[in-house]
Amino acid sequence: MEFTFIIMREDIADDILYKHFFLRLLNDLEPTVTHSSQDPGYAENPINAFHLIGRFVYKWPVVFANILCEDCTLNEAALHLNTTYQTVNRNIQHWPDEYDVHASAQALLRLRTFYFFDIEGAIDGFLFGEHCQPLSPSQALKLIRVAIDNNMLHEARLWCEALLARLPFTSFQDESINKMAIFRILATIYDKAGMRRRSTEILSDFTQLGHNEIDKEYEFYKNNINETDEKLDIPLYTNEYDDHYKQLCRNNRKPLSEISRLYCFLKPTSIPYYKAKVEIVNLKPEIYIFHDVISKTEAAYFRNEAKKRFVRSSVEFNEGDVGFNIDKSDVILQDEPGIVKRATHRVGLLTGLATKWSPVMLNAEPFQIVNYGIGGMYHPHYDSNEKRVPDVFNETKYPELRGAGDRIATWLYYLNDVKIGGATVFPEVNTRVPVIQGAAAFWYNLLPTGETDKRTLHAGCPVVIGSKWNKKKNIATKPDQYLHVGAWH
Ligand SMILES: O=C(O)CCC(=O)C(=O)O
Ligand SMILES: [Fe+2]
Repeated sequence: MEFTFIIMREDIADDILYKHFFLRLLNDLEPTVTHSSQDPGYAENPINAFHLIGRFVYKWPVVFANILCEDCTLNEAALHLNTTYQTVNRNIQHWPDEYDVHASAQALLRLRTFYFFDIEGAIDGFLFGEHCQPLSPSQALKLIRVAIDNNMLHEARLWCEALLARLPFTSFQDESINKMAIFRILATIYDKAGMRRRSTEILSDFTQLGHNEIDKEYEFYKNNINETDEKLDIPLYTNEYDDHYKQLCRNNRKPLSEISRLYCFLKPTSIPYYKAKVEIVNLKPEIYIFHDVISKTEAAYFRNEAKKRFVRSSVEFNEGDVGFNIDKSDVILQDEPGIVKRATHRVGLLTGLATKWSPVMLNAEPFQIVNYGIGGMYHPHYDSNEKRVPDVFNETKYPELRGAGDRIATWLYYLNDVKIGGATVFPEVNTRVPVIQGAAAFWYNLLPTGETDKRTLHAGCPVVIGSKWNKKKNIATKPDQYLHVGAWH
C-alpha cells in the first residue's frame, strides 16, 4: 500500500500547492518503502516493524494532510490516493498511533532482554545475521525514552552507549541529537538509578560552556548525592526466576547426559496402519513432539478462520508478572463438523485420550488458536491449576466445562514455522520445544494423584522474526482419570 502511494508521487505533486515540501517528503519515504514492498517478510523483523509503524504515525499523516488541503485541485492520482487511504483506514479499524509506536518499541526492548542481540549492530541494520533498516539516532532515542519510562534503566544505558559509539557513523543527520544530548540522558538514567555521583561525572565535561540548563542539572545532581546510599551499578533488568527461562529461550540447556537418553519412536495409534513419528524431548516428565500431524492446508485454514474472528488482545508489559500473555491474540474454535472436528478427533486417535465434546460431558476444551506477533510471548505458567481455584473454573461460571475436572494433558499444534524465536520451554526441566510447522507438542499436566506436576511449568518464548501460530487443546481429566498410564512404548 505504501508503495502505491509512492509511485503516484509525480502525478499527485503536480497538482498540489506545497509541491517542493511534498516531493521532499515522498522522496524521503521512497527508499524505505521500496525496500518493504520488495520483501514480503519485511515487517516480520522487529526493527523494520518499528520503522513501518513510525512511518504510519509520523510521516504519512503529513503527506495526507498536504494532499487533502482545501486549496488544492485534486487530479486523478490524488483522488485515487485519497480513496486508498480511506479504504485502508476502514479496513485496519484504527490508523496506527503513538500507542503502537510505544508497543513496537517495547517489543524490541523486551527482545533485547531475552536474546541479548548486539545493539550497535541493530542500529547499523543487522539483527541476528539478518539485514534490516538501520535505526536513525532519533529512533534509537525513542527506544531509550521508552526504556526509561518502563524503568528498564540497564537497557536504556546500553542503548545510550551504543548510540554514542555509532553516532559519527549513522547515515541519518539530525543536528539536535549530538553527543551532549545523549550524555544528558545518560545522566538522567544514573540519577534514576540512585547514582548521582556518576551523573555529575558524566556532565562535568559540559559544564561552564555557557549551557545554563546543563549547569543547573549538574548542580542538582551534585547537591543531591546520597552519600550513604549511593548505588554502585544499575541492576540488570531481570530476576533469577526469569533468568532461567530467558536462558532457555536463548539456547538449549539440557545436559549432554540427559540428551543422550532421548530418542524417537513410531507410536501405534488408533488410526489403522498409521504409526505416529514421535520424538521424546524430556523423560521426567515425558514431553513429546508428534511430527507431521497437521497438514499445511489444514494449518492455513485454521489461521484464516482465526484471523476472521480476532479481536486485538491487550498488550501487557509487566516484566516479572507470571501468567500474562503479551502481544498475543487468541480465539476459541468450537468443534464444527469438518476440518475442526477432524483435528480434534485426531488428537484422540494419536494420544488415546478422549477428546470428544458432548452436551452432557466434556472430554476436552475446544481448540484455542493463538497468534503471537513480534515480541509475542507467554510467561511461565501451568495449564492445570484451575481445580484449586474454584472461582476461575467453576462449572456454573463456565457451563461448557461441565463434568470436565482439571486439565490432564495439553496438545499444542504448531501451525507455521517461526524464523527466529518462539520456542515452547519448560524451565524446571531444561526442555525446549522448537516451533515446527505440522508438529504438535504433548505432555501430561497432572501427576497420577491428580495434583499439578510442577515440572510442567512452561512458557512461550518471544517471537523475534516472524509470527507464531499455534492451536491448543486442553484435555480434561474426568473421562481419562484411569487412563493416565504414562509411557506407551
Ligand atoms: O505458545 C507456546 O509455546 C505455549 C502456549 C501455552 O503454553 C498455552 O497456550 O497454554
Ligand atoms: Fe500453556
